[in-house]
Amino acid sequence: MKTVFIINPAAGNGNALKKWSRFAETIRFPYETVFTQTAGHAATIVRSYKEAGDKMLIIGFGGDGTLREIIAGAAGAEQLIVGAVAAGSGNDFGRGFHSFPTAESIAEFLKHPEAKREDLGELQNGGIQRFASSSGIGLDAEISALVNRSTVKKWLNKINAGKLVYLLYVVLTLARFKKFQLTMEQQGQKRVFEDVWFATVSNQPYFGGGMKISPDSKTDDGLLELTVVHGISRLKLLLVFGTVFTGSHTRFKEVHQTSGIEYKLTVDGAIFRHTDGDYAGKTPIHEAVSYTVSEHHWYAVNTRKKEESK
Ligand SMILES: Nc1ncnc2c1ncn2[C@@H]1O[C@H](COP(=O)(O)OP(=O)(O)OP(=O)(O)O)[C@@H](O)[C@H]1O
Repeated sequence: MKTVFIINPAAGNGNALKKWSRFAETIRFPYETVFTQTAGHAATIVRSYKEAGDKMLIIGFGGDGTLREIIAGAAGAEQLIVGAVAAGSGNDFGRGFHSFPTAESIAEFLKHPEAKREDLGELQNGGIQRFASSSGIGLDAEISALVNRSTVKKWLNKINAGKLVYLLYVVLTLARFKKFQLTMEQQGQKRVFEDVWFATVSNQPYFGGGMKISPDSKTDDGLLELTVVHGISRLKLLLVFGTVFTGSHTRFKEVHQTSGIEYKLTVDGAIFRHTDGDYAGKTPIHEAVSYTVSEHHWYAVNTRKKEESK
């Protein structure tokens, strides 16, 4: 099976390239490489593979943004199997889907390649924006947008203190964030949430670099889960934040969770939005945005049966 690595040199705060050089030395099977040039490039490359119609293993060497673009491009193509090698900063993709730890594990997979059909999240706001793991609005989206734009981040990354920037922006954004009103419509039923900090639509449990925001999410059940954190003081929010790594935040009454096939979300302000942790514009004011599972699926590396039989 033809194997292509799509490498995002900018992933992992620019460390992906070094990681790739080390990784490439351990590969003992034929492969091709493409290095992405800009945001959106990975999706364009994969769409061209889809049109060509060949059976391929496409391995995203990057973080969640790289994988989102690859999957958005591969959607609907059964002949394209998508895998990952984690080389980003957060790497939540590999927590919910499969990620290859070594070149040897890829070689092993190539002996009997099997695919698994997975759901793809979609939000409709004028055009369609797709997400593999999650899309959300509010505090978390604002923090990640500010961190990614930060010039302090580049400087601190050089001294390996990238996590400090994140913490700094959590504190700053938390202090000045204006909570918003969210109207959620699900199968004709409306519910209004006041004082919302953030709302996340999830296809898999993890977001934000290892936080188990949506413990019950499954990647192939045709459903998306909505988590709304609302009506909570700053202090208690920090407490909830501490519990999200284990998934036990769901026991707080201020954390609303639901499962469904579609949500229409309307907000009363221009709120930061993310798809898989990357800035995805701001929400329109008083205009419903719909979140659904796409009718186009994508096909992931499946090693489950082999792992179970060990
Ligand atoms: N050559 C490039 N230069 C700059 N940006 C790029 C390039 N190629 C791709 N990108 C963009 O870089 C963004 C960030 O990449 P990615 O999300 O994979 O890494 P990350 O942010 O370090 O990891 P994570 O999302 O797991 O935290 C992607 O959204 C992608 O569009």
